[in-house]
Amino acid sequence: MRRPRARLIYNPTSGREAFKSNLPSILDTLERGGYEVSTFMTHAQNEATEAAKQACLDEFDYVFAAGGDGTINEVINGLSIMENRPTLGILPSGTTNDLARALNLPRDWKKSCEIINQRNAIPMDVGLAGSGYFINIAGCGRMTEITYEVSSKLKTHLGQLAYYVKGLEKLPRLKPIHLDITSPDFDFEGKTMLCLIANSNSVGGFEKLAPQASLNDGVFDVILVKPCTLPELVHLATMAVRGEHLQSDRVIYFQTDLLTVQSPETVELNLDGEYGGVLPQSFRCLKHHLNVLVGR
Ligand SMILES: Nc1ncnc2c1ncn2[C@@H]1O[C@H](COP(=O)(O)OP(=O)(O)OP(=O)(O)O)[C@@H](O)[C@H]1O
Repeated sequence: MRRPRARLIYNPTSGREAFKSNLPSILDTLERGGYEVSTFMTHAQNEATEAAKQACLDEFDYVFAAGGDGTINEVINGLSIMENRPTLGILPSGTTNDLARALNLPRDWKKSCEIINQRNAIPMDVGLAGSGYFINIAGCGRMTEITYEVSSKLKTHLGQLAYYVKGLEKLPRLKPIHLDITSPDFDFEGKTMLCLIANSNSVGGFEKLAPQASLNDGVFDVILVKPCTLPELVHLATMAVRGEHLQSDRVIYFQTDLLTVQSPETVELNLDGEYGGVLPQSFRCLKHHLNVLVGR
């Protein structure tokens, strides 16, 4: 029987640990798991997207993405745009690893390889914002700008803490923005501190930010935070840690598979932690668009 062909796309600069030093052992483990594996090392931004597209054209059965959220998002973008999509396996080696957290994937490479070797794939929803794909979350509002303002250097040194440091620094300067949101299920017009369009429940280190979100239910969980004072915002953040923030009168929550978000202001978008253009933008949830290997 033919062994499944897998393309491992990895970012050698992701995260704190040098992924490269474990590469021979990773390849050996995956080969022992029955895969025929070849590798592609990224040298710059967007190379992982192109490598994933090429893997689709080359009819690989699997693509394994090794890196942080940025690299994994690039691979998802490369796969999602293609007709023939290999199954995705993930080897998290970044700093925040929101997606890995949302999928309950371990950071340890041996455990990640074990999951990949089990070959347990589930169909997952993928969000489409204009021409950009995301699997975890899309966000806009001044608060989301924090994620891409955190420099790689700061992340390497402080890890998860880097986001909180940056968040605290920015908090006093946060201003609400005017948003106009239309969807078949709910419309909204008004000022918001934050707009999150979530596919998973784990975002920016908050593991229960969208407590009801599921990666394969075919809908987004939309969370809007109404204008609030700094103490109210801090209180909301502590509620969010416990997954209780949806009960707050400062929060609007609804589910939909389609929405358009506009603003009279210049508002930047964030897709899976990366810069994703500016508003206006339409968002569509593509149900079961990508098969992803997860633990049993
Ligand atoms: N060889 C390379 N040198 C420098 N940057 C690279 C290289 N290959 C890819 N990149 C870019 O590095 C960026 C960050 O990578 P990635 O997100 O994987 O790691 P991270 O920032 O450590 O983790 P996380 O996003 O989970 O915090 C990505 O945008 C990617 O395009």
